[in-house]
Amino acid sequence: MIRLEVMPDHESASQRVADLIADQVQRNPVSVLGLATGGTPERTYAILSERVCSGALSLSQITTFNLDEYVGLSAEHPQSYHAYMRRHLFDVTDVRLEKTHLPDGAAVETGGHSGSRVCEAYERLIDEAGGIDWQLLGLGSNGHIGFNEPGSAGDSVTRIVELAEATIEANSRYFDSPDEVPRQAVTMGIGSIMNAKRIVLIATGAGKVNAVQQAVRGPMTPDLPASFLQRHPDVTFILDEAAASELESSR
Ligand SMILES: N[C@@H]1[C@@H](O)[C@H](O)[C@@H](COP(=O)(O)O)O[C@@H]1O
Repeated sequence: MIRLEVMPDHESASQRVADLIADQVQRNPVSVLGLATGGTPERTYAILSERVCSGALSLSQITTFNLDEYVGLSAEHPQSYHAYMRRHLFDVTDVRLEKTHLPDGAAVETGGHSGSRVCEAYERLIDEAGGIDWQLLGLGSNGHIGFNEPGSAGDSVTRIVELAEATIEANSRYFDSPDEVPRQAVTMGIGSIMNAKRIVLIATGAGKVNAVQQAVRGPMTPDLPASFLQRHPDVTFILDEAAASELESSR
């Protein structure tokens, strides 16, 4: 059962997610957090960094694992998720960089065996850290979580995936042209995500209406990867009214 919290707007949804992360870290300062990228959580990270700067919160003991990274982008590339995380959280808070982890997309050579080594190493690191205590997710408008595109199996693990055309198009807003968006990514699998003890997904804006509706009320199916979250014992969707609008009418 997915718990739902509908907030008036993106700002209040971001505040709510920041509160939940702060609660988790205050209860367990050495928490292992699973983190997401994308436009949606940017404000959540800004709120957390304001709290760290004001002394209200410390993230200095957390360990983090990000969901995904583009294949072929170096950590220094401004649109890599490594760079995103440094910009929005790691470099502007007291998070210790050596306790942060993202898949090494730059180490994956197209067509080689390096991909499986990168993926296995990432799964192993998560295991060695004792698993993820608290996982943040965004939601693709086609229902993807991490970069688990439609067609992903419910028990999938960290692997190299081809990005869907819709995702390339959506993410091209961050690049100079759609041609520059990498075609592949390394992503934690749905099975890896489902191992987290607690999952919180944030989705805001009218563009997420269909994905939210199908994830919450539709059948569990690889066609809509977020629908697999229905079988997790502790998952909450934090939505704004725009993203939740179809849910209200389908009740
Ligand atoms: N890999 C990321 C996802 O983790 C993210 O949840 C999604 C939604 O992004 P946005 O929040 O910008 O809509 O897109 C990206 O492709």
